[in-house]
Amino acid sequence: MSLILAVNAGSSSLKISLFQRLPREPKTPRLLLSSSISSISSPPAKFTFNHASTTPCSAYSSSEPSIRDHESAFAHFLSRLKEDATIDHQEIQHTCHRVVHGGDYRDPVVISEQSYHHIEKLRDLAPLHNGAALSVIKTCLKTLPDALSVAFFDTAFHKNLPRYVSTYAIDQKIAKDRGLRKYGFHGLSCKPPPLYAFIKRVVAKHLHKEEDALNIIALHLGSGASACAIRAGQSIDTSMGLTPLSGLPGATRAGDIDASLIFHYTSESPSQLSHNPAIANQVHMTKAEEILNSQAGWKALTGTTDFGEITRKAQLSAPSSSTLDNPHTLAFQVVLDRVLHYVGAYHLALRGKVDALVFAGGVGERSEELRRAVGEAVNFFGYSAIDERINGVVDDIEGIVVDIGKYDGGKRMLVCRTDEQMEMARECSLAEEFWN
Ligand SMILES: Nc1ncnc2c1ncn2[C@@H]1O[C@H](COP(=O)(O)OP(=O)(O)O)[C@@H](O)[C@H]1O
Ligand SMILES: CC(=O)OP(=O)(O)O
Ligand SMILES: [Mg+2]
Repeated sequence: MSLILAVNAGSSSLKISLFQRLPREPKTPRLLLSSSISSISSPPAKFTFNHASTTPCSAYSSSEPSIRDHESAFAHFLSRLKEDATIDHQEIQHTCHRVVHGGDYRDPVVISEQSYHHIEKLRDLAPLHNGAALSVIKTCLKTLPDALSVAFFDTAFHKNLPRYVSTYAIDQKIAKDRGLRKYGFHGLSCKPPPLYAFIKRVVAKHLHKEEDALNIIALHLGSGASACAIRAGQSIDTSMGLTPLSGLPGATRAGDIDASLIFHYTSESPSQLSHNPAIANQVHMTKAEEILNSQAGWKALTGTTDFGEITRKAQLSAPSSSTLDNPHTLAFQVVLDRVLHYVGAYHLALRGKVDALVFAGGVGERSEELRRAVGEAVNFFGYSAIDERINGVVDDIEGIVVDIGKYDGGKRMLVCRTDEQMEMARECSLAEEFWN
């Protein structure tokens, strides 16, 4: 058997799927098993293991207080793989790794000393991600030495962003020398046609459109949240930037702020820092990153990373100054406000020609409340009203893409169950050069 292990190191989770490559159908690798470890950043982590290939499919989940990070999460998975699944590790020929920041890499790369160091150098530009992915890659190199490790990059889908979109209004020499530009993330992409590659491919199929004719606004809302405007199948703007910090707030990320805020947040005022630039460079940059990446977001507003808990505790009627005193209501409205900001901007970027608004990611796929609120707000753009009989039971509906709008001729509202592991496995399976 030719097996492909696909590993997706998200900021709060590790999702792993094992596929079998079928040489006659390389486009559709067969899912054998999948596993996920969620809440890694707010323990105890939750572990699930699903044998897709047994009938009936068998699954279990457990709470795992010993999992502290992505490395221990992956080690736990490997031990379960050995004990619970009769898989011979030797049969794993390829491991695919989602690496969030690829810098200038435009295509997937085989892990070598050189590519490993390239990814390591970008660690600071994806502080919640690249280091985590590297810890898993390192374990794979050690425990599966005969398998080829291939890295797939979130940034690749956005490689053709218009220059005026990717350019920050700063000194262009410094920007060029240091690679300071908008990269964009969540775009797990491979060779053309390049996710947002996964979303694009399955939504085009669902809407019976060619991928290169597809215009959508995709909202990938999870612990890390971003929006993307896709015109004719290409990313033309996205809300994350140089790092996955900017744009929408996430579970522990601030999203867009006034860049000066951080100096006022910390105890040293800007005037004190200017007397001692060394402190500004060495201490406060890292402190600022830590605050904005790990001590912010809806967790900072409410104390929980779980957006489901936020919607359960929020008052979801029209906000008023008294309901906004409830921190859960406030957090919900902050997220909604920022999402609508980008949805509005991207309608303009697409000149109103939008086939569908697509919700994906842990929050996008599970929060009927957020979808309802977004749906009500965008209705005047010509979207179909949300069909509440479907919006409330999306989890129970099979299929990768679910229509949540009424069929009344308006623009479509869709939920797409993203599967970054499948996207990597598919591209790996299709790439002849990885198999010869
Ligand atoms: N029932 C739910 N309703 C709303 N949000 C949820 C629900 N269950 C999980 N989530 C959110 O999904 C997020 C995880 O999203 P996911 O995309 O899987 O993670 P990652 O960003 O690590 O890849 C968690 O931060 C949690 O807030
Ligand atoms: C890029 C990013 O933020 O990814 P995730 O949502 O998986 O943390
Ligand atoms: Mg993710």
